[in-house]
Amino acid sequence: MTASDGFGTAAYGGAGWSPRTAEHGAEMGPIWQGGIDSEWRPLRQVLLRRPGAELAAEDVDAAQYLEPLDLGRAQAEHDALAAAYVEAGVEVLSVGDVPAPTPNRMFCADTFVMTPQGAILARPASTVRAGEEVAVAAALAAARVPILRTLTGGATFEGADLIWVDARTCLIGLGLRTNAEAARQIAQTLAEIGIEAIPVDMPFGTMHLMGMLRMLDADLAIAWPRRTPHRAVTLLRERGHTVAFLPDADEVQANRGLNVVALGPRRVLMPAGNDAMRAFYEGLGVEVVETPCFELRKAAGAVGCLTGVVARDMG
Ligand SMILES: NC(=[NH2+])NCCC[C@H](N)C(=O)O
Repeated sequence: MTASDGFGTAAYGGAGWSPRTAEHGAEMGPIWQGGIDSEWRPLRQVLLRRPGAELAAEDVDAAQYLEPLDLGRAQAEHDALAAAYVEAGVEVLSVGDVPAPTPNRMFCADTFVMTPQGAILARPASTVRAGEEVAVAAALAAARVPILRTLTGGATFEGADLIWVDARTCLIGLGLRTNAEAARQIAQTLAEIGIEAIPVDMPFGTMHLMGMLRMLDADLAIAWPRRTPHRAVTLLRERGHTVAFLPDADEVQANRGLNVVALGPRRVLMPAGNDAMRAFYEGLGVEVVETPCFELRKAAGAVGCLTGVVARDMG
């Protein structure tokens, strides 16, 4: 080793050089954290955003709400949602403050989706939600979650349009919020880590794939009759999943009983006040924990939409 020009030192590839040979996937844990490879394994960490004054939108329809919301009630329900996660042993992360918050930033499921090796940042489809992903990226980075991909070009994608079928397969719902270019970019990125992304078309007048299909266990999916893409149902059946169709679509629609998050296998956190749905879940051997969403759902979402899932146990 000569000290003069550094040749032979570790910095210049000398004997003391210690090469990084582990692949990114193996560094999930030691360096990075977070990740999911299912919709139903035990839930460990979620990202939430408590709503603030942005809920008082002047034009409710333009804000993509269904009805005006009462801020105090919405905040109390959101606090109860966070408390329900803590009660279930799930760590709650929060999206930070921004100078001019957009009306739907509390819907964290839409602004990213997790993979086994990091997050894919969404690119929301309307101008009303454009840029929500910036504060979410900051929150994920602060929590040591890698950003596997940021969608670019003309892609639009919302996280609630991607559903894990098994550790090597996900479905992407194409429709109002997610376009073919987004599916192409996501499929390309996931192919690099051995995962197949299968696009499925959704009916006109629907919002997200999450709103018609949920996976509650290794072998159990629940689906909305006549709304769930044909290919989604046949693929799930081919792979040995039972697809249970919802009983009473009107009640589900009104009360958002499908808008659940699995806390673990056959265990869901569901918007309160859905007795028919509760009975339906329990009939499938699914345990139900309830949290109120009576005010929050006026913004056109509930438990599933409000929850950005960051980490679950992986298979
Ligand atoms: N994952 C969901 N279903 N999110 C609901 C989002 C509702 C919100 N008002 C929007 O239009 O974007």
